[in-house]
Amino acid sequence: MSTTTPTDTRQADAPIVSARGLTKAYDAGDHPQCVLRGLDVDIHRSDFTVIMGPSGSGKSTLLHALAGLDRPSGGTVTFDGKDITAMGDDDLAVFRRHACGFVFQQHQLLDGMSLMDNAIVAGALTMRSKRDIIAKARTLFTQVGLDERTWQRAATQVSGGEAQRASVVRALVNDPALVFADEPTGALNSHHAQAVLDVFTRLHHRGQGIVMVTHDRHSALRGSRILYLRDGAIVDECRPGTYTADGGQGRERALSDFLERMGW
Ligand SMILES: Nc1ncnc2c1ncn2[C@@H]1O[C@H](COP(=O)(O)OP(=O)(O)OP(=O)(O)O)[C@@H](O)[C@H]1O
Repeated sequence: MSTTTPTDTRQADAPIVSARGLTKAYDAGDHPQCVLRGLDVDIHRSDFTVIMGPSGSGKSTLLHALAGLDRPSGGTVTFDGKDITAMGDDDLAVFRRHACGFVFQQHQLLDGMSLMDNAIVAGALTMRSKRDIIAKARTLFTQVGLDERTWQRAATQVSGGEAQRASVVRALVNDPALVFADEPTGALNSHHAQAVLDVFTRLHHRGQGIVMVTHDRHSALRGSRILYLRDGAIVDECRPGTYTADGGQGRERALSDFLERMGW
């Protein structure tokens, strides 16, 4: 049984996202606060990329820039061959709907609607037929372990873990190239966090590209590539190999050694 085989996917596929010379400065009174400092990074669809680093190091800012949720102050982000930093707001919004799925710390489902209707609303943004969206959503709900009785309930009538799994369905309903997740288990107890992480692992094993920001090393352990950010720059990375549920002590050691080196 191999649990530690390093799976180096760097050459296996062209990057889906490339950022070059990325800078972000926020206005902070007299002098701007520089949060990203000329950062370069390539993201591959075959990876479950994890972004770690101290609080305030710029993880969410980087995630938002890569996904076109926020505009950098300088540099470029090329996503699927398109320079999204040069797009106007309307084009960028349309591009994002098709290319990106989002999972945030809070599920951000519309409370008054059923979980299924939340998925339908997201699917409708890309102008697909309602029939196709429902068929796709039913498959996804089943894949994340939610049955029909649950997906007919409102977000206020399900557990935090069920709501977060529904938000993963919403993120996936338009077949995005990448799912971006910002602390997706941050608001969950450990049991529900585990269920959501298992969904991410299964998605990655099926070929879904994922980029996730986390503070939590158990969550980070699911990644195939861990980037470490400090003061707005990627200072190093670690490739512990593909996650397997049956052990993985070698991966844990690789991640621990890496984080220790980073001073975590
Ligand atoms: N909209 C904003 N306006 C001004 N400053 C901001 C804004 N968003 C983030 N910042 C600042 O930029 C820095 C980086 O923020 P960011 O949220 O990217 O860090 P992070 O590494 O994700 O932090 P955490 O782990 O605490 O969530 C922080 O100092 C933060 O206060």
